[in-house]
Amino acid sequence: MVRILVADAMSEEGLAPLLADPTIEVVQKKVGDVEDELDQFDALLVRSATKVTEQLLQKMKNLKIVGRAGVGVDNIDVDAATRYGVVVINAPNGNTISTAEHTFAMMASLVRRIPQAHISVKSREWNRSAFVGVELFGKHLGIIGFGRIGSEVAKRARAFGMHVHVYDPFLTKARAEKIGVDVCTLDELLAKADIITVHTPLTKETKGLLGPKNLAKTKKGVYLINCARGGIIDEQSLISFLENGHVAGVALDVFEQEPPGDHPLLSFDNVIVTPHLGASTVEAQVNVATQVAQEVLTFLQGKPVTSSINLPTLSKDVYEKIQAFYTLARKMGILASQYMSEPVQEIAITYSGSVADLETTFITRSLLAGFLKPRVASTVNEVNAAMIAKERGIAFSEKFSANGNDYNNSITLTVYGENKTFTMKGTHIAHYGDRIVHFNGFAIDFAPEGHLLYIQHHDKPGMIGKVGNILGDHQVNIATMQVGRQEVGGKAIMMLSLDKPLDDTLVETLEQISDIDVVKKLEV
Ligand SMILES: NC(=O)C1=CN([C@@H]2O[C@H](COP(=O)(O)OP(=O)(O)OC[C@H]3O[C@@H](n4cnc5c(N)ncnc54)[C@H](O)[C@@H]3O)[C@@H](O)[C@H]2O)C=CC1
Ligand SMILES: O=C(O)CCC(=O)C(=O)O
Repeated sequence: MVRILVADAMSEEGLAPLLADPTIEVVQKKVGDVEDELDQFDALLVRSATKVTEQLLQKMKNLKIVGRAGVGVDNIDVDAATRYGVVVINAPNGNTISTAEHTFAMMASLVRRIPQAHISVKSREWNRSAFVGVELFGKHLGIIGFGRIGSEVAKRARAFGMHVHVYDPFLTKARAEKIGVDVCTLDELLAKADIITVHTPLTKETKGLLGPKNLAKTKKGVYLINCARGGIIDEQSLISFLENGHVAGVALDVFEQEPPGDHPLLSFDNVIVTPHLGASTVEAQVNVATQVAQEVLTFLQGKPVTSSINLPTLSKDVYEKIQAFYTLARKMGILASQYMSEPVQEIAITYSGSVADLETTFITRSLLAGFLKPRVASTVNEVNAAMIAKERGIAFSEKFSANGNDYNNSITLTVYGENKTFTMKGTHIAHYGDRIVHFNGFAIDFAPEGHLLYIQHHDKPGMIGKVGNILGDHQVNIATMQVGRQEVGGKAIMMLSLDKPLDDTLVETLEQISDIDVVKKLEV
């Protein structure tokens, strides 16, 4: 008998296929109530309340799959699950509409002060003049993050007669045009919007995205909404901008710490809040429970799942053969994604020499996963990378060549953006490591590791010295430096490996040097 623990409240209708299966026992209890039996469950289904920590995974010795009825997997230690060989799946689109509608409900409530008016009338007051709002019609809505939820919010905003401006560095023009929105830079959005709503994942790049610097660029009287993840709008900065009257009102469904406890933001009359209710509708809960229940059933029947967000077990044999290229490809994907920080349409990969004879599917997926990681909300890995690339309109192809072109093996990557193309070639040298031997049209030779700094400049005497002096003056130690040029006196590049990450201000300083065209921080 297969045993499934459903640890958080989940729709019975969604769970029906599992409940109806006579070979499955479904136990609907909290983890704390089945401590003695934890090692007897094959599957664990959760929403966001249960924290699937490494300790819990250690106790659930028989566990094979964790199903998250929702999008974000912040409550699951996916790395630990992968290490323990536990497949993690989620339900990426079952709650999209609910969250978009909740965002809209928050927007309307915010500008019409409905929660405040509701409390006032319930307190037996009748103070109509205290609750004069503003219309949504004709207002400029800024949407940061234009994925599943962001695009549904846009459709609703247009129906309300709003002007919609979108910032998403990974959005292709074709997709934006299909929905009919104004695609702009973050600065343009901040300057134009009367109301800003965020719909990105919480990542290194989006944490504090609306912090002191960017909030200062918004219109005085702006309204802000966060129904994505706490921390995308920095809570401390929000307090300052509410106190000085710059921000007219805020709607929050999510917090940096949940529950937020006695948070100072809760004392502002113009801050309205809900307890992470974006996905809390009957329909969304049926959708997400149905999706994970079906997937768990498929998995338990030994068939491949489609919404897995961590690694399947590779056979040891195949893994040993591809491991080195799998790591090189991941690093190349990460580098290319950072270099091409713009929408891309196609990724072409050519395997040459000995690597061309291997099982390259996983190598390609590893490269795609590295490329997509900074761009998507849910965890992306070899299992779901191809599906996500397709979903985002990024085509990818593989070519093979027996000739290694001066190398025993090489992987050549070409990324096609809307306005530019980027190429890179990497090789793995046994007992030596990974090397990038071609970067953006320049022959070069560097290890794709650590804190890298790419500088494209004119080949003139003194350039290396100028860069070295600035870094030295700021106590940034250069570990290695590789240079390359197309012709004497022509375009040239430096790739520096630094002992610590570079501040953005230093990047700006380097950009000011005459004869330097491009400065990019790259982190692997
Ligand atoms: N409040 C709630 O109950 C719920 C919250 N969520 C949260 O909503 C968020 C969005 O979810 P989905 O739309 O399903 O995800 P998605 O992956 O479809 O969309 C995220 C979008 O953000 C964009 N993005 C990534 N980094 C960015 C950056 N630095 N700047 C601007 N855009 C960036 C991506 O290109 C992508 O288009 C997630 O954080 C998710 O966890 C999702 C469901 C329910
Ligand atoms: O399960 C829930 O209610 C939270 C949903 C959510 O935040 C998500 O799906 O990312």
